[in-house]
Amino acid sequence: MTAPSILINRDAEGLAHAVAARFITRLVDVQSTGKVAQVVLTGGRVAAAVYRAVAESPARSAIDWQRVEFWWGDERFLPDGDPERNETQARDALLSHVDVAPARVHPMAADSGQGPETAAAAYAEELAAAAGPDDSDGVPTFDVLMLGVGPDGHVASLFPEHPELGVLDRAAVAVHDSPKPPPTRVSLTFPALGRSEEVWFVVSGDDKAKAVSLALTGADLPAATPKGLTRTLWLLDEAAATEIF
Ligand SMILES: O=C1O[C@H](COP(=O)(O)O)[C@@H](O)[C@H](O)[C@H]1O
Repeated sequence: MTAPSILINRDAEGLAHAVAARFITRLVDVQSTGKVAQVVLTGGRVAAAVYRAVAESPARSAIDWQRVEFWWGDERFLPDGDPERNETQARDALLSHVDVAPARVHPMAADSGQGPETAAAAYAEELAAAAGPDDSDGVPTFDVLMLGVGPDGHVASLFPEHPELGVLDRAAVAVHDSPKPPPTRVSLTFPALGRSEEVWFVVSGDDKAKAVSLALTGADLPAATPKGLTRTLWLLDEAAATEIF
């Protein structure tokens, strides 16, 4: 495993466009090998800006959107269509603007009264069904997995000092008492987050600068743990990078 690479853009808008260009290139490269690309989406403000930039890029037509599987790293456990759901954000910003195959879009279940444990177990089953004989930890090997980082150093919905950090026997877990609203969530676990060829941390804003610096120095934070199988990138704007040098 190689050391993480750090790439810094001037501001949030520049970051979103740079990540969008990288995302398009990555998917085209994967598809050029004959594979169906496996992508894990994240939520949050900068992620939504990246998705909008992909949807607006003329280069998006280089991707065969029918041959992309979309997964999520975490979800806010809210009713279907809630604007705060990561799925809703991704659909509004990107998925409803490109010709995806509906069967290849794998949102985590919405809250319909079944509880987040049931939703997490169903997601783990869906991932396991997509895994092949060469895959590990009950998930398909992802090609790119994007993660935002909270000011507290959380990634996906794995928050500092929460019990879900220690869940290593399944791919997805229910999260209760999240310090960031909404309190109930579903998240991939560390073993699943570690099954991507490339992991991209996409981080904007000075409120994240401390967490970025601590994660990069290996502090005991959720953001310090996920690594790509072949590549780990920290894609930052200048504000998020102020404490790393
Ligand atoms: O709630 C969440 O927050 C993080 C970071 O979001 P941001 O708006 O501060 O960029 C995100 O990565 C996660 O997927 C989401 O559920």
